[in-house]
Amino acid sequence: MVLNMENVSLRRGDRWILKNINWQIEKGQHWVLLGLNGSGKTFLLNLMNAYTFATKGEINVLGMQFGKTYLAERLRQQIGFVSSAIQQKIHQDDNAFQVVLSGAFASIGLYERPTEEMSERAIALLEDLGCIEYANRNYETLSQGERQRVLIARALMAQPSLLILDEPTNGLDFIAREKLLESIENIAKKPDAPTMIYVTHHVEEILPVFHQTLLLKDGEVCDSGQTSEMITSSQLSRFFGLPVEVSWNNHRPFLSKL
Ligand SMILES: Nc1ncnc2c1ncn2[C@@H]1O[C@H](COP(=O)(O)OP(=O)(O)OP(=O)(O)O)[C@@H](O)[C@H]1O
Repeated sequence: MVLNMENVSLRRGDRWILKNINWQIEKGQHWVLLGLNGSGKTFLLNLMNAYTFATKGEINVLGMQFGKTYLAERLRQQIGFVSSAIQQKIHQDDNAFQVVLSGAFASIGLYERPTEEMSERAIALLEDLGCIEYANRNYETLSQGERQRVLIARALMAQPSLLILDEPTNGLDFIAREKLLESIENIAKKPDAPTMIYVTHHVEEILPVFHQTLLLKDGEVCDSGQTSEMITSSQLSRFFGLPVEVSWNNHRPFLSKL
């Protein structure tokens, strides 16, 4: 099992931000975490990465039970995490190649000497993600779409068992978004792909490889299961609290307000 959350709740001040979350992720599954602004997605991800601790409940990630055997460092080496918070921490004057390479050490900058094998892997990932042509450019000179690709390549560098993509298409135009989604689909389809969690508030971004979906609403699991059963007009009308219609085109869902 990659993730097991049992009755997880989180309190901040006098407010319960997450309430009784139950979520089981098996190896090889790819999940979408769909939640509106303020639904608690960021807190849920911070729990998985052991940046925050649950007020109640049990969390087990990649066989490590929190509060018992887990070591934050060891855990984070096995989780690739792409988020805007990571984006801000990257050394802006490192070039794309160096940023990707630093993923091998689960560090932000390069403090250790990389091996020949690591350099080759970084180049292969830059090629896979379509960023080889700007490998020598400083991170600060890259567009938002280019940066996201570099960060995904960086996250894959340590061959993680779990890859979390937190709203990776933020700030991308339509073409950049679709190209990035295509790359994500290619990663997910590989036989040695990590288990992936794709976090978004846009239904249109749900790719066919993400067979499972969890709907998070006001800090609670509204429902979870097969994407085909979650992304329906009736489920999403209940989820959004207003009548919506889901239509499918090319195995991708599209949402409209009724
Ligand atoms: N210290 C705090 N005390 C009380 N409430 C808080 C605290 N910090 C955050 N919150 C609230 O917790 C809720 C969940 O926040 P979270 O950042 O996880 O949402 P999110 O789903 O990631 O939203 P977004 O998509 O906008 O990033 C929000 O309503 C936020 O206002």
